[in-house]
Parts: sequence; C-alpha cells; structure tokens
Amino acid sequence: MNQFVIEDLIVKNADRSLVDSVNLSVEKGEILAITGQSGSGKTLTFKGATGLLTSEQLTVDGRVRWNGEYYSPSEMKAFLGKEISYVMQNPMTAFNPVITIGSHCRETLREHLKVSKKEADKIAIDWFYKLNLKDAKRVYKSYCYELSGGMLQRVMLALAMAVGSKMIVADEPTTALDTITQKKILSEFIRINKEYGVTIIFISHDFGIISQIANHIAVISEGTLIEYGSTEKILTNPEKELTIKMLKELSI
Ligand SMILES: Nc1ncnc2c1ncn2[C@@H]1O[C@H](COP(=O)(O)OP(=O)(O)OP(=O)(O)O)[C@@H](O)[C@H]1O
Repeated sequence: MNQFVIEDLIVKNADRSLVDSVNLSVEKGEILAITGQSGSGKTLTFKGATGLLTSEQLTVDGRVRWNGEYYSPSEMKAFLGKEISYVMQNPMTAFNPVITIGSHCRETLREHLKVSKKEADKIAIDWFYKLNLKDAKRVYKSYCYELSGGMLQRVMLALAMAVGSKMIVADEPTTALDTITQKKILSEFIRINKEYGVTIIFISHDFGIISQIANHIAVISEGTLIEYGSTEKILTNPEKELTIKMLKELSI
C-alpha cells in the first residue's frame, strides 16, 4: 500500500524550476533511496513535499497523499516532528547547544505526546536503550557538543521513534560519519525498519550505501525523476545514462 505519494510537485525560484513535476510513491514499510548528483533536487523534493520550504523566494505546487488523504505541501507541515520526522546529515545543528539532550527530548515529547516530565524522560530513555545508546542516562544529561556524530544520530532516531513517526526522511545521515560508525548507523535504520515497520526515505548520493539498504531507488537529475525501480533492477539493469555513470563511478 502506498503511504506517501507526491503528485506533480514543482518547486520554483524566480528564474527556474528546481523540482520539475515530480511524481513518486512510497510504500508503507519500505526503504526508498533517493539518489542523484549534488544539487539535483533530492533534498528540495522532500522538503517541498513535507511543507518544510517556507522561503519567500520559493514557490511550491503540487499535492501529496499521506495515508490515503490528500494535502497541499504546506498542510503536510502539520505531520512534521510527529508522524514524519527528519534525520539530517549534521545532527549538531538539530540540537540547541545551551540545553541538555534530555531537556530537548523532554520538551519535544511533552509538546507532541502531552505527557508529564517524568513520563517524557522515561519514554526517551527507553528509546535511547532501544537505539543502543549505551549509558543512556549519561547521554540524557549531556550537551550535544559532548556527544559523537553517531551518538547524536541515534538520539535523533530515538526521538523520531518516541514521537511515533511512521516515516523517517534521512538526508545524507551517514555522510559526516567515519566508515565504522556509518555501518552501525545503517544497521540501526534497517533494524527499526524491520522491527517497527517504519518507512524510510534515505537520501544519498552514495550508491554503495543505498544498495545495501534500499528496496527501491529513485534517481533525480536536474529536478526531474529520471529513473525508479527495485534496487535489484536499478543495480543490474539501469536504463538512464546518468544511473549507469553513477554506478560506474562506484566501481563495484
Ligand atoms: N532554500 C533554497 N532556496 C533557493 N534555492 C535552493 C534552496 N535550497 C536548494 N536550492 C537550490 O536547488 C537546487 C537543488 O538543491 P537540493 O539541495 O535539493 O539538491 P540535492 O540534490 O539535495 O544536493 P546535495 O546532494 O548537494 O545535498 C540547487 O541548485 C540548490 O542550489
């Protein structure tokens, strides 16, 4: 069943379309990778479709279907941080350095789940353990700059799960991590997808990474969706020149 459907999405600035009539369906419980070269419009497609583009310089058109209901892109903002969460490349920017990780989690959970401070702390710390954040209580008392990039990614994933997200958009989530941490974080994405059925949109220019985790791959070029298919089909029988070139560059 399709959980998230983007229909005729256009994102324009004053001069041109940065996302040009993109149509894309995401199945419930799948891992969909969005790939393409730098500046091709991968991030803008999802930010546009989830109401995250509020700049006056950009106009966003099209519609989105979420769990069977149609919404305008700006209406989708109501689901952000709840049913739909983002995990970004640089987790440091997601946290306020003057409050502890615990305060951040507590505030977020109290706002979204309407729970007491004590309940919020318990829910967050339980998810920290589930996301293999060893020493979860110490992490809770830490500031973001005291934690590694991998730990902050786990905190973001824990928070996304704690608020009850049904879909996580991960935008180059492992790019800033060393290879060993990258592998560990990738396996957490796979695990939460399998164990909890959370849909994952994995935006990455790295075919090596996405081939390990995605069920489907969508290739975007110059704001247009140029190729879409199962991971096996895209890896073994790509049709578009750009896809073939990207695969060759990966040299596998
Ligand atoms: N807020 C914005 N306002 C205006 N133009 C933008 C904005 N964000 C991105 N762009 C432009 O839109 C185009 C697509 O950007 P986008 O960030 O979606 O690319 P991307 O494929 O995600 O690239 P990368 O892999 O480098 O993150 C680029 O030309 C970029 O400069």
